[in-house]
Amino acid sequence: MPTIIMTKWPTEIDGSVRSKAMSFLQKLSGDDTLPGLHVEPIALAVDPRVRTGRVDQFWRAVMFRLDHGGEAHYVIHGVWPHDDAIEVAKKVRLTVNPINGLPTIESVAIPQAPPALETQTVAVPEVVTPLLETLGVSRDDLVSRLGVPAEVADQVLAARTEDEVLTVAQRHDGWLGLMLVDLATGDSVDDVAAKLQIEKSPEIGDDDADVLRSLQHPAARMQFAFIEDQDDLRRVIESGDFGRWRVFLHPEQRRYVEARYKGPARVTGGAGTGKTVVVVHRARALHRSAPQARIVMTTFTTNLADSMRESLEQLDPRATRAAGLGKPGVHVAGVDALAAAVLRAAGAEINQAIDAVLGEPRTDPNQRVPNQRWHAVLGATTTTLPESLANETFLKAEYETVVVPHRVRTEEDYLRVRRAGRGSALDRRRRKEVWRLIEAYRAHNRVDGSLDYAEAAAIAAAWLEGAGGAARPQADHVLVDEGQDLGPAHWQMLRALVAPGPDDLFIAEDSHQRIYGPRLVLSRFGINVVGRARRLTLNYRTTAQNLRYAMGLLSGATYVDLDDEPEATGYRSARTGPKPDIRKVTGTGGELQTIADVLQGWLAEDGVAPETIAVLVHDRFARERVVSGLAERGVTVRGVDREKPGPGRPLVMTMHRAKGLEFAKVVLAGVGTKSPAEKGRLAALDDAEREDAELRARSLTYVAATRARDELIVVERE
Ligand SMILES: Nc1ncnc2c1ncn2[C@@H]1O[C@H](COP(=O)(O)OP(=O)(O)OP(=O)(O)O)[C@@H](O)[C@H]1O
Repeated sequence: MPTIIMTKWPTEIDGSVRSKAMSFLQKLSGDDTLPGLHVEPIALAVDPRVRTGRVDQFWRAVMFRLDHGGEAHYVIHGVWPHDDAIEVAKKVRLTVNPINGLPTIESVAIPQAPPALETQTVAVPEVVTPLLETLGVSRDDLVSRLGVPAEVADQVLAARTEDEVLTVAQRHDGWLGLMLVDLATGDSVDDVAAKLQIEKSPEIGDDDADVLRSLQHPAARMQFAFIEDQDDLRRVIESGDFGRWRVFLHPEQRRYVEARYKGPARVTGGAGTGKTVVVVHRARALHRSAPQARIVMTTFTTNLADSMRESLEQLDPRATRAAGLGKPGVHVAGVDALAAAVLRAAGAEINQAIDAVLGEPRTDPNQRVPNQRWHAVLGATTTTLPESLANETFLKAEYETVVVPHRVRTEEDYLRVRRAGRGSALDRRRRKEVWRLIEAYRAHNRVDGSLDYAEAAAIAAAWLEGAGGAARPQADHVLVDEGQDLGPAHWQMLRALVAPGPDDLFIAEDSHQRIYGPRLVLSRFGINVVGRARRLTLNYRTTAQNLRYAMGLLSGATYVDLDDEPEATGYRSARTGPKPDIRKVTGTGGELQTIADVLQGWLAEDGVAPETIAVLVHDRFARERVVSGLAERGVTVRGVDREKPGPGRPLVMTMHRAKGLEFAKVVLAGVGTKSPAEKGRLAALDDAEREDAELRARSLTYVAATRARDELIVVERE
C-alpha cells in the first residue's frame, strides 16, 4: 500500500476542499491505481517524479512519487485549482541537498526575490559590515559546510543586521530558514550543524531511496510527516497554521520527545520555545509505547493542566485518559489536585502521614486553609519580631520552604533545622519567636481541621514514601510543565509518586518565568538531572521584536535554574513584526482612554477575532477597573477570572492568569507602577525577601510580554 508523506501546505484551502482532499488521500493510501484518482505524470515537468491527482472536478493535488522496496510513496506538495496545479507541477522539484543530505522542494522557474533589506526597526548607518561577516561566518561555511544554496548564501552575506538576515530566513521554510535564524542570532556553524544533526559528509545520492532516507532525517521532519494511519492524516490536514505543533516538531523538540533517559531529565527554554509541546508529545509517546503505563502530566495551575489535557486530546484523541491517579493511561491534573487525589487514595492511612509531617492530627484533610490565615494569625498574636519578619510573605515562605518540607513538628525540631537557601539569618531567640507564630498558625488550622497546599503535598509525599508502610508509587512516568513554579513539598510529592528508574521524571522549566514558587535546587529532593538537562532556543510564539523587548525586561537581574546554574538566554524567533509600542500616559483616565483607543483600532482591522486580543493587568482590582472603564468608553470586553475565556470580545485578565496562554495582540497595562499597598508590602520585607519579590515582579512582566504573538503595546503611567 502506498505511503503518504505530508508537507506543510503552501496554499490555504477551505473546509470543504479539505474534506475532499482527505478523501482523495485516504483512497490514494489504499490503492493508487484506482482510476478515479487520475494519478498522472506531467509532460515537460522539471522533476520526473512529479504527479498530479484529481481531488474533484476543480481541484488537483501536486505530489512526488518515490518508489522503494516495491512500494510507492507520495510526498504531497499541496492542492491547487486545476490550472494552477499544472503550472506548479511543471516547475517544482524535490531534491536532496548534496552537502547536508536534507530534502528541499524548490520551484525552479520562480527566481528568488532579492532581499528587502530595509526594515522599519533599525536605523542602519551607510557603511556597515554585514552581520555574518562580523560573526565570522564565511561563504564557504554556508555553502560547503552547511549546504546553503549559493544564491541564498549571497543574500544573507549581504544582510547587515539581524533583522535583515531574518527577512531572508522568513522566505525559507524548514531547515534552511532555521539555519539562517540560528546563525543570525549568534550560533556558530558547528552549533548549527549539531542542532540539525548534520553529518560532515552524508553518503546520500539522489535516487528514490536516498530521497526517502533524507525525508526521515530529524531536521526534515519539521517539514515532512510520514502518515501512519487515518488519524494522522486527519490531524495533518485539519491542523492548519495553529496546529502545526501537532505534526512538525523542531529537531530538538523531537529529540526530547523521543529520548529515553535513565532517570530524571529536564528541558529548559524561554517563553514560547515549545516546552509544553514537548511535554505533551512525550506523554503521548510514552503512552503509545506502553499503554498500560501509569503516566501523570502535571503543572502548577489548574487552568494550565486543563489546557494540557485539551492539547493531548487534540494530538491524539485515542490516548487513554487514566480513570484516576494510579490507573493505566494518562492522568492530567494541577499539582495541588494531584496532592488531593493522593490524600483521597490514602484513606485512613493518611493519619500516619499527617502525624509524620505535622505531629498533630487534622480532622478534614481535604479542606484547604483560607487565603487570609497568616494575616489573621498576625492580627491575633503579639510578637517581638521586627516587621521585616513578622509579615505574611516571610512567614509563608519560611513555613513552606523550611518547616513543612523538613517535617518540623516541634520547637526543638525548628531550632535545629537547616534553613538552606533562606536569605535572612535567624538567631535562636528569633527562631523561638517565629515558632510561636507558626504554632499559632497551626492552632488556627486545627480548629477547622484543614491543611494548606504545602502541607497537603508534604503529607501526600509522606504517604507515598510509605509512612506507616512500604513505599506506594502511583505512577510510572511523571511529566511536569512550568517546573519553576513548584514548591519544595510539591517536588517531594512528585519524587515519591514515581519509583526512581528510567524516564521517571521529565521536567520543563524556565526560571525567567518563576512567578509563584521559591528558588530551589532539585537535587535536594532526590531529583538528579545532571547530564540530562537540555535547552530549547527557538521561540515559536512571538516575533523577534517582541522577544527582544521581553528579554530586555530581564537584563541586569540574575536567574538560576533548578540545577542552581545561571539561566542561559540566547532565544530567537523566526518571525518578524512591528516593534512593541510603548505609550506613556498620565493618570488612570489617560491609561483607560489609551487602551480603549488601541482596542477600537484593532477591532476595526479586517479579520481580527476579538478574543485574540488581550489586555493584561496586575491584579483583579485593575481588571475590574479596566473592564468598567472600557465599557464607559464604549468598548465591551470580557473580564476573565478562572473560567475558560469565551469568544466574541477582547479579554481582560491578570498577568498571572495569562501564564501559558497566547494572543495575537496584547496590551500590557500598569507596567512600571506599583499600587500604594504593594509599595507598603515591599517596604516591610527584609532585603533578601524584597530582592526575590522584585525578581518575580520582573518575571511577571516578562511572562505577560511574551504572550503576544504579533503586536504588543505597553501602556506606562508617568
Ligand atoms: N514545532 C512547532 N511547530 C509550530 N508551532 C509550534 C511548535 N512548537 C511550539 N509551537 C507553538 O508555539 C507556541 C508556544 O509553544 P508552548 O506553549 O509549547 O511553549 P512554552 O515553551 O511552553 O511557552 P511558555 O513557557 O511561554 O508557556 C504555541 O502556540 C505552540 O503551538
